[in-house]
This record gives sequence, structure tokens and C-alpha cells, in this order.
Amino acid sequence: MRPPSGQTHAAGHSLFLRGIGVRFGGLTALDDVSLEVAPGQVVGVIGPNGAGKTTLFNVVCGLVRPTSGTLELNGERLTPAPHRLAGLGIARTLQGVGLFRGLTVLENVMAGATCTARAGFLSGLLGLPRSDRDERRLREEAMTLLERFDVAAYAKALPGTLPYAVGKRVALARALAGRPRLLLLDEPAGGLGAQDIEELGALITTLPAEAGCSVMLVEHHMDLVMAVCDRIAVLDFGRLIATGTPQEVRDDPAVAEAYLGAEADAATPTTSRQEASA
Ligand SMILES: Nc1ncnc2c1ncn2[C@@H]1O[C@H](COP(=O)(O)OP(=O)(O)OP(=O)(O)O)[C@@H](O)[C@H]1O
Repeated sequence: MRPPSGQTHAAGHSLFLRGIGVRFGGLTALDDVSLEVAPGQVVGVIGPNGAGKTTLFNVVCGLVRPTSGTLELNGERLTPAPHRLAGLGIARTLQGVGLFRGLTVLENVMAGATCTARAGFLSGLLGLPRSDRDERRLREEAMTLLERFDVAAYAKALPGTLPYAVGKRVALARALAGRPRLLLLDEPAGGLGAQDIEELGALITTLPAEAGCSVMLVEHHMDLVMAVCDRIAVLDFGRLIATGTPQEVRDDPAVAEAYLGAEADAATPTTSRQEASA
């Protein structure tokens, strides 16, 4: 997948999390978590239920403010806020699909590009002549993305009519339409079948080279994470217990123990692993 305009990108933003802690009342959701997403890398965050993955994702999106620690984007202090992400070159997809229900698939993807098309949007408001051209360009770029994701046939459909797997692809296309340099994916494989997960994995691995973005991936599906990630961070009870290549993480006894512990906890009638340990 080429960047929509045909321009080339460097390999994406670098993200550093240093000593991130998050407390919700008396519960420590994250404790001194440090993580690097280097330019051009796909970095996975895994861990048993309640380990803190979504909380970490939300810290990077600005939905949760850390109680300690700092974030850095390309060497600059980052204080993320959801409404400022696009301007920082960051895009995210959420659990589920999350498309605008009243817009067609094509319009959804065009909406994802509006931050890079602001000049066209403004000129449209002011009735200046560039707007038609910009609108056409946006439309063409959105169609190119839909074609790349094999969902162009649904361009005129409304989100409510889409098969779930198609909706997930459209959501990914919309996130990429803004030409992010860092893409945050929250459980992109959730609800997908094995074939769709395999195809999603093939798409994700192309993103650094073809779309010019680094990727942080929070995911439960171990096969996908192992297949697409350059590095993996493993959380357990809010703490980072391992980081490394997929092979290193797979071979780490602490990781196996965390997952085995989670299986044992699943057999007990508690609501969360942290409550279970309190
Ligand atoms: N807003 C909140 N208020 C209070 N506690 C929270 C909040 N969000 C998360 N938690 C708690 O923080 C801990 C980490 O939750 P988090 O959702 O980040 O884990 P997770 O690894 O994403 O889990 P899962 O895989 O089940 O989605 C859990 O004990 C959870 O109950």
C-alpha cells in the first residue's frame, strides 16, 4: 500500500514511555512501565486479562492520565489528548468497529483524512476554487485505501450493513487515511475468524514500509502478535514482566507462568486478577 498521495515517508514516529504508573483509586493498573516503539517497528503489548494493556493504550491516546512517568514522541515530551492525536500524526482504531453510522464507507474513510485536507476543507467553507479538486483527491485516496483493503465493493454501503470483518478493515483504512506516523491498534483481531486474522496480519506487517508508520498493537491473539511484531512487551498485574523479540518472549518462563496463572485464576469466581491478589 503506497501512501495515498504517492509521497514517501520515513519509517514513522518513535514513541517512548518511561516509568508509566496509573492508579485507579486503590488499584494499581500500571506500575513503572517503560516501553519503546522505534520508527518502523510493530510493537505488541500482551498480557492476561486485567494486566493493564487497555490502560496503557489509553495513556498513549490521552484517555487516561498517568499518575507517574512521561511519554515522548520523536524526542519531544508528549502530553496526549484524544482531539490532538491526528495533529501529532497518531491514529488509533478501537476495540469493535467504531465507524460513523450515518456516513457511507467511502465517507468514513474520507473523514479520516480531514486532518491532512484542512486546507481543502477551509477553502470549501470559503467557496474557494481548490475545494472541488481537494474533494476529488480525498475521494480518490479513500478509494485507493478501500481497494488496497479489498473492501472497495462496499464504498457506498452504510456501516450497519457491513459484515463485521469488513467493518474492521474499513476502520483500519479510515485510521490510515490521515497518514499517521504512529498507528495504535486496540485488539484489531477481536471477533475475527482465523482467515481474517491471517489476512489482517499480512496487512499489518506491510504498514511500516508501505504506509510509513510505526505500530503499537494491543492484542489477545497470540498467533497474530507472534507473526507481525518486531518486539513484544508483556504486562502482568500492571508490571512489565518481559520485552523482546517474539522468540525471546515465547521462551521466557515468566511469560508462560503469567499465562498459566491467568488460566488458574479463570477457574476461580473472582472478577479481576488484581482483586484476586489483593
Ligand atoms: N476506569 C477504571 N477504573 C477502575 N479500574 C479500572 C479502570 N480501567 C481499568 N481498571 C482496572 O485496571 C486493571 C487493568 O485493566 P485493563 O483493562 O487495562 O487490563 P487489560 O489487560 O486491558 O485487560 P483485558 O485483556 O481484559 O482487556 C484491571 O484490574 C481493571 O479492572
